[in-house]
Parts: sequence; C-alpha cells; structure tokens
Amino acid sequence: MTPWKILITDGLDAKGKAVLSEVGEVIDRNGITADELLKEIGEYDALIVRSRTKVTPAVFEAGVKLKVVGRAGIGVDNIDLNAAKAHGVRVVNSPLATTITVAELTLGLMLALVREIPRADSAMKAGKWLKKELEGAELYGKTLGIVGFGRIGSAVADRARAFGMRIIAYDRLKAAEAITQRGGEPVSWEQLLELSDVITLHLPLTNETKNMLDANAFARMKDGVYLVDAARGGIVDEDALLAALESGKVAGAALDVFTTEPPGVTALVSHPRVICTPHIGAQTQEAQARAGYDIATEIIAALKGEPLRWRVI
Ligand SMILES: NC(=O)c1ccc[n+]([C@@H]2O[C@H](COP(=O)([O-])OP(=O)(O)OC[C@H]3O[C@@H](n4cnc5c(N)ncnc54)[C@H](O)[C@@H]3O)[C@@H](O)[C@H]2O)c1
Ligand SMILES: O=C(O)CC[C@@H](O)C(=O)O
Repeated sequence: MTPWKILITDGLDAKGKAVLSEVGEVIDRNGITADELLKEIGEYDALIVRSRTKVTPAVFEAGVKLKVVGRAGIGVDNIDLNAAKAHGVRVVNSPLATTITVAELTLGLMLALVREIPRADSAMKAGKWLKKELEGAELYGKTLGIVGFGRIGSAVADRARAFGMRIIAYDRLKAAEAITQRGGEPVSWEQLLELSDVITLHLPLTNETKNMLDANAFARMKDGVYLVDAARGGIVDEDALLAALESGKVAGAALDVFTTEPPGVTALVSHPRVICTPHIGAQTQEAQARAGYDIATEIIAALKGEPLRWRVI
C-alpha cells in the first residue's frame, strides 16, 4: 500500500472507488463545503471532483501535497488551470465516458420541446386534457444547427440524422471534413444562426464562448427557433434568452445548465416555454460507471508518473 490519500468531493461510482482503494486511502466527502475543503485538502495527494466543487487558487495554495486533480467528466471550467499550473499540479479528466449519455439527453430535450411533452404531462396530472392545444412540430426535415462539433456534437448529429434532420455545424477549430464525414454541412456562425430551426450547443465555456448567444445572436436567428443548451451555463446570455422568449423569437428553450447552479426559480426557469433539467447531462448509470473507472485509472497513472491519456495540463 502506498501512502497516497485521495479525496472525492462530488461522489464517484463504486468501481472507480474500488480501483483507487487498491493503491491508497480513499476518503469520500461528498458535499464537502468550500471552507471544509480548504481546511482538509492539505492532507491529500489527489482530489477528484465533478462540476459542483470549485477548485480555486486557494485550494491549490492549501493543497501542499496535491499532485493531481481529476475531473470525473469533461468540463474543467470549475478548476483554476492557471493556479494548477503555477503549483505544478496535473489536471486530468475522463472525456469519453459521457458522450452518448449527453447526446441522448439532447435528443430527448429536442423532442420534449417540439412536442411540449412536459406541459402535456403536467396538464394531465392536473386533470386537463389539452389535446386540441398541443399541436407540436416534427423534427423531420428541420435544420439542426450544432455549435461545437466535437465528441458530443457529432454524436448528436448521428442521432439527429436518423430523425431525418438536415445537419449544419459551426466549429471554430474543427476542419470542415470532420463535419462533412458525419453527414453535416460546415457553416459560419452567422449562417448557423440564420438557417437553423433548432440550435444545440456542445462547446466548452471559455472567455471566448461566454455570452456567445447574446442579444445580437438572437436577433439573427429565425423567428420561432428552438434552443437546447446541455453544454454550459454562461454560453447563453440568460437575460437575452428571456427577452427572445418573450418577443416570440425563440419558440422554446431546453436548458440542462445555468449560469448559477442551482439557479433557483428565476423568470427563465419558470417560463412556460422553457424546459429545465438540473445538470443531468452526464447522469446515467452507464456514463458514471465509465467516468468513475476512467478517472480512477488516470489518477493512478498520474500518481505513479505513468503516461496519461487525458491530461488537461
Ligand atoms: N450537461 C452536461 O452534464 C455535460 C456533460 C458533458 C459535457 N458537457 C459540456 O459539453 C461540452 C462539449 O463536450 P465534448 O466532449 O463534445 O467536447 P469536445 O472538446 O469533444 O468538443 C467541443 C467542440 O467545441 C469546439 N469549440 C471550442 N471553442 C469553440 C468556439 N469558440 N466556437 C465554436 N466551436 C468551439 C471545439 O473545436 C470542439 O470541437 C463540454 O465542454 C462540457 O462543457 C456537459
Ligand atoms: O458530472 C457533472 O456534474 C456534470 C458533467 C458535465 O457537465 C461535464 O462537463 O462532464
């Protein structure tokens, strides 16, 4: 047994924990507060988080033994990468584990939007039979604009093609062939906004993508467009989205992610044409089992100084 101590702060699948337990002492402090983390992190060699825990410069400062931070999942926007670099701490993630799960939720949200499934269900539960009012739209034949054509964006494209949708995509960094090979048409940002019937976001939150969907972007969109965001809160300017819903520019929006999480019952969350889920994009048994195992093996490789598959820094 090595002397490694590994702290888990947002839960981890049992198999991942079992793998980690073979090489060190694993402490599960699911739900630990920011203050508690600062007090306790000094004892640990490794920290594993999901999206709840904010790994701030102060955490790196206090983490005097810290060698690696693992993100069980994809987005590392909750980890201060500059501070990690400054303290010589590796950051790793498990980027392949949740692709299918997020793509499936995205398709579910698209269908829920165009057929108003949540409204139909809550009306039924309130004893109302809204058969005449609930006339939806088909996805078939509609243009799906995918923003960010990486792992999840391209998996969404594969599934949406099966629904008979035309796929257009904007990705600032991907070669056009990466999009055409998956049956999509590469377009500019402006074309994507102007041509899409449904827009879905699959890119990271960065300084560049923050508020990428602002009032100007909404103004360029088709009237009656639908929006799905299962990427990150903050990419959509929530005030601009609310205004676009109220003007009728946006027919409906489905949001799995929010600028502040949890957001509380804001005007956006309670809007009748908004469907919300509580950041469950990656939350299936299958995806979490894969993420737990992948991050556990990557953390062990980092502690042992072995080659890494998913080194962020
Ligand atoms: N809702 C959830 O629970 C959940 C789960 C997993 C991932 N996510 C989010 O989904 C995002 C995408 O995940 P992925 O695995 O597909 O990542 P990925 O890296 O495979 O794909 C992201 C794509 O976005 C593109 N991109 C980056 N900046 C861009 C910009 N300014 N304009 C246009 N395109 C840009 C990249 O070139 C890349 O192809 C993650 O960053 C994460 O924030 C959310
Ligand atoms: O695990 C989570 O809490 C969210 C996962 C997701 O947003 C990710 O970026 O991997």
